Amino acid sequence: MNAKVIYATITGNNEKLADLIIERLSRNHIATVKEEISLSDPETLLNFDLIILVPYTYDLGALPDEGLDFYDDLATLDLTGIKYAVAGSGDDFYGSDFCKAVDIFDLAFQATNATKATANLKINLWPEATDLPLIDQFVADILK
Ligand SMILES: Cc1cc2nc3c(=O)[nH]c(=O)nc-3n(C[C@H](O)[C@H](O)[C@H](O)COP(=O)(O)O)c2cc1C
Repeated sequence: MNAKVIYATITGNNEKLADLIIERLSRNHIATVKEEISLSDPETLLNFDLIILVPYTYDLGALPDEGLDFYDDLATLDLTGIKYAVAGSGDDFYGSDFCKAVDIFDLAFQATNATKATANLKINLWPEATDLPLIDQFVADILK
């Protein structure tokens, strides 16, 4: 199995979350490519068995600006047979908009016919030690 982990970050929280996920994939001997979203060509997703997206949320539930092209291109793809999962760090101060980009990307992947590997994971701000069991579980569920 090979995997691609795509992240969007401004202040580093989502890149840290992506790194923690990649660390756990590596422990399970999954060869993983890490890519920043604005540098990621969705066409290349077809070469992977598993895609994990890790976006931040901005401006009351908005997608990262630098991820808008990726989001639009996703709508043109058929990812049948490919597994995906979405995780993200947001700020729970934003209430119902907490990590909204995670849910929006989840719906975009569902529309590609990719297979959802596990429930969306939402982390508040910097991933703390108390978040690690959730991240462990997220990756374990994906690899089941
Ligand atoms: C102007 C602004 C708007 C934000 N809007 C949201 C939001 O709607 N929902 C949310 O969950 N977090 C929101 N956040 C918080 C960021 O998503 C959060 O700090 C996140 O951890 C940043 O990730 P990063 O360090 O990878 O850039 C906002 C932050 C700023 C500065």
